[in-house]
Amino acid sequence: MTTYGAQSMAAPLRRVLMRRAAAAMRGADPQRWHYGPGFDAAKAGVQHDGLVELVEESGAEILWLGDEEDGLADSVFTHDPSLMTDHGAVILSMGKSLRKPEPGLHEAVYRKHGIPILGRIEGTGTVEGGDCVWVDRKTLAVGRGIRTNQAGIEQLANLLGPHGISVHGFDLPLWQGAEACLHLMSVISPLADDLALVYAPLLPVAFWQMLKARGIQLVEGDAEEFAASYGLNLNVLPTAPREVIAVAGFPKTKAAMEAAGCTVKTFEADALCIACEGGPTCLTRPVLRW
Ligand SMILES: NC(=O)NCCC[C@H](N)C(=O)O
Repeated sequence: MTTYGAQSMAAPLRRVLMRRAAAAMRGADPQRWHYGPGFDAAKAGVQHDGLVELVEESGAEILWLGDEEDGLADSVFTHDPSLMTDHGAVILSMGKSLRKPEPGLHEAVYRKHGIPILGRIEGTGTVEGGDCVWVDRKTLAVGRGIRTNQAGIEQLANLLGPHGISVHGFDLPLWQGAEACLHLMSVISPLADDLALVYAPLLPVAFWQMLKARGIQLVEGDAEEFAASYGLNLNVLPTAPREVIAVAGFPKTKAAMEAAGCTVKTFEADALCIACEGGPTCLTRPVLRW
């Protein structure tokens, strides 16, 4: 039975890697981690449990990173330190220095579950999972910005090219500065193979052109909700095509997805997602989608 492989953003989610916020975020200093005033570690832990319930309801199996109190608060954002392919996991290299130890945690858990390691981003190269978007099974778009650099994109292309996957780098804007988190996934959430939620003003033009050329329907996330949430209205997790999990409190963006045929379930996440710059996609690393 296949236990890994995810070269799609929205095929049914079967297995996913997560880490509970209660232990990982306990005692985190918001200034050090660039968390907003709404950060509350205990509340974040409870809100994370709300997401876990929705993921379990979808039928996906959760693989857990251990609850050791290693002080790695951002390690709850499991989307970023590794990327899954049908040929094994790529162990990435973090652009945010406080997150440098996290790829090692992912490698250990993959080894424990018998998931092969296809390769790793090394040396000066950096790539974060939030910058990687499967446009289709053979095409990976990668945002080049504060977290992911050209050396990392070239290494990724060298690892994936032999498996018939083409890697395309797209420049991201600086937007709120080098300390803030802006990934390619901050401005797009695929909802199905032919549908994506976007914040068009911050999309790289050539990426937008690629999506349009492929006939992918683009649903606009509400601009006021985007500003009010630092983009978290847009960060939604498909558990199957057109079935998504979103942060509560963004009715216009939710209605736009529903109008495009999506079913949207929500969870409260002011202390976890809005404060810490990562939503339900960031809190999940798909291990198997098919
Ligand atoms: N894929 C994502 O957008 N991840 C969000 C990561 C948030 C975390 N506080 C960070 O700055 O890396």
